[in-house]
Amino acid sequence: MSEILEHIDLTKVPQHVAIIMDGNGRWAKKNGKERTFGHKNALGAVRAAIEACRDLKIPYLTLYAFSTENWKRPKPEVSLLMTLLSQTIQREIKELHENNVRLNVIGNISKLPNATQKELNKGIELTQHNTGSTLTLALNYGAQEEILEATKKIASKYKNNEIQLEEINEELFVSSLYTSDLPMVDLMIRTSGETRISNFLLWQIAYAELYFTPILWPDFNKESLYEAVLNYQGRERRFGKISEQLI
Ligand SMILES: CC(C)=CCC/C(C)=C/CC/C(C)=C/CC/C(C)=C\CC/C(C)=C\CC/C(C)=C\CC/C(C)=C\CC/C(C)=C\CC/C(C)=C\CC/C(C)=C\CC/C(C)=C\COP(=O)(O)OP(=O)(O)O
Ligand SMILES: O=P(O)(O)OP(=O)(O)O
Ligand SMILES: [Mg+2]
Repeated sequence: MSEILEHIDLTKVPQHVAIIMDGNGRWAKKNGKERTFGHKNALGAVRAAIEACRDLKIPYLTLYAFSTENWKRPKPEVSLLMTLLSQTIQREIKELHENNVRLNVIGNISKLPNATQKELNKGIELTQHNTGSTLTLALNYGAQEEILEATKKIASKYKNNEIQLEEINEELFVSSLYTSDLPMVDLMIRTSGETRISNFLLWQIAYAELYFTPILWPDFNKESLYEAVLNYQGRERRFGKISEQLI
């Protein structure tokens, strides 16, 4: 058994972990290869992260796989990512389903290539009633766009007299986000040494613990996730209170 795992308190694991899987391009360059070689070698780390969540009984994992800004990358890189996505779902969905995992997506997937959308929708439909854990992929996702969309939904309800001004509260706002059926994020991890959020889950990380590691995504493994959770457990989450009030 892993040495780090022995130090983790399984009764106090984060319920929702979100990961910015960054550093594939730099990993490839370091190995003298094209950026896309990094993406192809990123899937082992995705598997490791999912398996580590299973080991720790973390019920919600959200992975930042493609941002609204990532369309600005060179065309061949974008195409490779889309193809990799359909192929991976095709190959892995059965195992996820057998393990009672629900596949979920956040972001505007109507802009993805048709073939990719088709695979995604098939996977979502197949696993929609699974109750074990939820794997959410953020695809063509941007937190600013999500917040704007939520605002528009609420404004249109108000305009149609479906709600009063006083009814616009935190609860209504949360239920209008892409993440309406997910809990707030407890732990956000970013690999590759960058210490920014890059338009990922802005509302949902209001009280998340942030964890940055220099590891490049293809080198991320189960131990890396255990390490992040152990670090999380060493922190005091005060939610605005003072230490003495938490006992
Ligand atoms: C909670 C939970 C799920 C618990 C588990 C429960 C359980 C019981 C599990 C047991 C089951 C089990 C044994 C599982 C094993 C795993 C399994 C069945 C399958 C294998 C896993 C696997 C490979 C896939 C599963 C998911 C799936 C079907 C598909 C998803 C694949 C995926 C995530 C992506 C595919 C292609 C793609 C779009 C990306 C590939 C590369 C990658 C991973 C990341 C690159 C991301 C990127 C382009 C940029 C970095 C991040 C980002 C999006 C933005 C910010 O960074 P950026 O650099 O742009 O910012 P700056 O400009 O620097 O600011
Ligand atoms: O994971 P990516 O594609 O964002 O790689 P990098 O940040 O190294 O350019
Ligand atoms: Mg990057």
